[in-house]
Amino acid sequence: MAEVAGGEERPFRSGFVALVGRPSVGKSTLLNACYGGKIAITSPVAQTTRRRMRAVVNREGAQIVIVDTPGLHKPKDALGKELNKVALGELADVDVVALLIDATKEVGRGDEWVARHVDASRAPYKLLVVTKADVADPKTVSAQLEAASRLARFDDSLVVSARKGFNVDSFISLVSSHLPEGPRWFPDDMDVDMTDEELVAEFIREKVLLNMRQEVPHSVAVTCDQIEWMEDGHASFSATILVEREGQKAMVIGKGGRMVKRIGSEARRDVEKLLGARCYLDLQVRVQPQWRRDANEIRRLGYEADE
Ligand SMILES: Nc1nc2c(ncn2[C@@H]2O[C@H](COP(=O)(O)OP(=O)(O)OP(=O)(O)O)[C@@H](O)[C@H]2O)c(=O)[nH]1
Repeated sequence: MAEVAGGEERPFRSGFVALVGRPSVGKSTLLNACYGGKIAITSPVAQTTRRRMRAVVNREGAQIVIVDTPGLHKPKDALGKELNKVALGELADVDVVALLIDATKEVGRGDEWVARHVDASRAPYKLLVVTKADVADPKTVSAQLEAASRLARFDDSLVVSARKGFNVDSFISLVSSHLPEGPRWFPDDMDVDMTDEELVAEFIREKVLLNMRQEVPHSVAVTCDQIEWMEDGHASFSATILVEREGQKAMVIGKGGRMVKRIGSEARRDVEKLLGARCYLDLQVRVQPQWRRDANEIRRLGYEADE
């Protein structure tokens, strides 16, 4: 497999790169920065990512499939256990594992635990990535780099700021140069392995996370039941926000329906950008007690690991 680049024949490289780390270290933000647009949802709430997402980044001479995973953490319920399973499952079969460590948080037991899994992975190339360099002073960043590099046997390390775009291209070049020679696994027009319905549901959940406080974010799940394309080019979709208690339902709806309206209009703006069309959004809020403890419900919502 070869492509001619700059008059020189070079092997085409392709493969899978898993982003792993504790919750909130910036995995989804780095995925979006590599992808060059918003595809994965991000928020300061731990465990924002609940599904594995693969995004395809095409570069001259390489196709890099970047895999975003849920943050690895000490699980408190069936959902937490399943999220860890999703993330750890990705370590088994990728070409590159990138362990992300937050520059602003001291390296701790949680990072050590994640690093042990990275060390045990058979991935041929392991990269340490210290994130959020824009909000840590250089001294802290280098201390962090030193502390984190002792956690596992890494082949390389890199400091990035996905928010500022610092070293994002270097990240892409570094990982693509360590991918095996191989074909394009995905057609050029495929950029993400989620359906529009799944992406819409995630965008709505992001707005709930960004607008709600206290215990609500962890209790929220969103399903997008269908997207209907109208003759005038509008997309019309209906979605359900699930919560675990009546009190949470009241908070999500808000006084006079103001909160759910805000969530809907913020989500609609992102969805319109994603689909490139104007949208109608019908949002319902429903109570499903203790869904996070119910394996069947977790499966129905699509948050389970592949068997
Ligand atoms: N200042 C700064 N903030 C960042 C950067 N990268 C991520 N963040 C912020 O950190 C928070 C967590 O980012 P995410 O990308 O959602 O983190 P994650 O690792 O995917 O989190 P989980 O889905 O919970 O595992 C968000 O508020 C981001 O805006 C960065 O480079 N600089």
